[in-house]
Amino acid sequence: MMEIRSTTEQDREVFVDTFHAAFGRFPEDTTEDGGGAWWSAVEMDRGVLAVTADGRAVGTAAAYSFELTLPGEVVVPAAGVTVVGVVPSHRRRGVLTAMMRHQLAELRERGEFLSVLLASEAVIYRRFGYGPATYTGRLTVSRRHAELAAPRAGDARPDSGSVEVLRSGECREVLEEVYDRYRRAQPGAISRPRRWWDLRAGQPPIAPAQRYIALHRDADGVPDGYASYVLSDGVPDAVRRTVTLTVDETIALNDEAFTALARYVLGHDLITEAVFKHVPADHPLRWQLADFRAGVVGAEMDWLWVRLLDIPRALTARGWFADGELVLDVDDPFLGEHGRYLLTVRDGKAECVPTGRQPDLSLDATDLGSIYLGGTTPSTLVRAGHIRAHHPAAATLADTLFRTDQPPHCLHWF
Ligand SMILES: CC(=O)SCCNC(=O)CCNC(=O)[C@H](O)C(C)(C)COP(=O)(O)OP(=O)(O)OC[C@H]1O[C@@H](n2cnc3c(N)ncnc32)[C@H](O)[C@@H]1OP(=O)(O)O
Repeated sequence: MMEIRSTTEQDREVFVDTFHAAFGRFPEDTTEDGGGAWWSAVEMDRGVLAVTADGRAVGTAAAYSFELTLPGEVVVPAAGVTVVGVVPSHRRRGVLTAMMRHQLAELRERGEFLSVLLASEAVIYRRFGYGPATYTGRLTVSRRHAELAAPRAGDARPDSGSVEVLRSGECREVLEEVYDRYRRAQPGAISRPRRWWDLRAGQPPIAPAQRYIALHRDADGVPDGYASYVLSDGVPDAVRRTVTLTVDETIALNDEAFTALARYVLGHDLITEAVFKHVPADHPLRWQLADFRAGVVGAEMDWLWVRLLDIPRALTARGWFADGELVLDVDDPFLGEHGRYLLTVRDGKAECVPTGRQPDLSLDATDLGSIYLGGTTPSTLVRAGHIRAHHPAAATLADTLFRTDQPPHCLHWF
């Protein structure tokens, strides 16, 4: 018999040990700079441990207390599911399934209505009601073709701000402040609790600690964006042909700041290419390049997965951008639940109540998670054969209703 139980601070050591065994890695050396500290971010009062009848811990899961920005710049609490692992000897026996069931019940008991995660493999979490909701990619720009075209719009003005180069360790508070302003206005973005900045600002524990920061200030000297980056070793020569400047994240509160930071990055000597991580395929930077093909989009993938734990609460929490009515018939096979809801949107706000009316769409919790932030259109999932549209106009109606003013985006790693 397997016991699934909630953890306390006393379990931290066994929890970390079990998680490392699940990933086949040894614990970090706590004496190294920053090493081990990463684990201090795990909230042990939100952990789950799977323990065998003879007392061996074989599975872990936990959740961070994040805030998530919804369409309409609404900031709500969201559980960030993390450190999920089952030791290899005990896999495919339902341990994860039991932990997910325990965790979802616990989140509901706490009154949470949304949980999110980053999936190590895309085949794991759909069965638990999570749907991919934001996507990411990277833009690789060859330095030799990196010229930015002059803007053609009559009102485009040259950047009147400035860029300063700092070390990540010396400007933490400024970064924290800029990131916080950015994420509150960006649907799909997640808060970074203060201690995350001590823990290398959301970088995976295996990432190198040091980063350069290009900090942008507006004409009044107020910081309004930054790019955190590192160069690969060496100079481009006959032996080492590729030297890459990798930008982990570009956080900009406005387009001018983003453009100035991109110009700064692309102006670097002694590199052959710049990689902008977390720059989606439709980003304006591609259009700013004089040579459109100088920017190559790659590593496109899902990023944030979303699960709704309370459908009416989640649907009424987000902002809406078109009036209308839609009846959604939602199945939640993992939790064994089913509900039919009338969603009515007026002036940016929604009401969502149980109804007996004929549905416009039938979908499951996974699909609702995918369309919730506006990053996936309902009609895409109708065409994929996952959502059922009950009449010809239903998909278009749902697309119009779920559409958002800005596409959701998340670049926080956890
Ligand atoms: C948010 C995060 O933390 S992401 C990190 C996830 N963790 C990892 O990737 C670490 C390495 N992997 C593991 O530890 C484990 O394989 C886990 C946690 C992914 C799965 O744990 P298990 O206890 O084996 O899962 P469980 O037995 O409950 O599986 C449930 C179902 O999912 C399927 N499944 C689970 N994991 C996988 C997978 N990686 N690939 C394919 N199918 C999977 C199982 O086959 C099973 O299907 P079924 O219901 O049709 O029989």
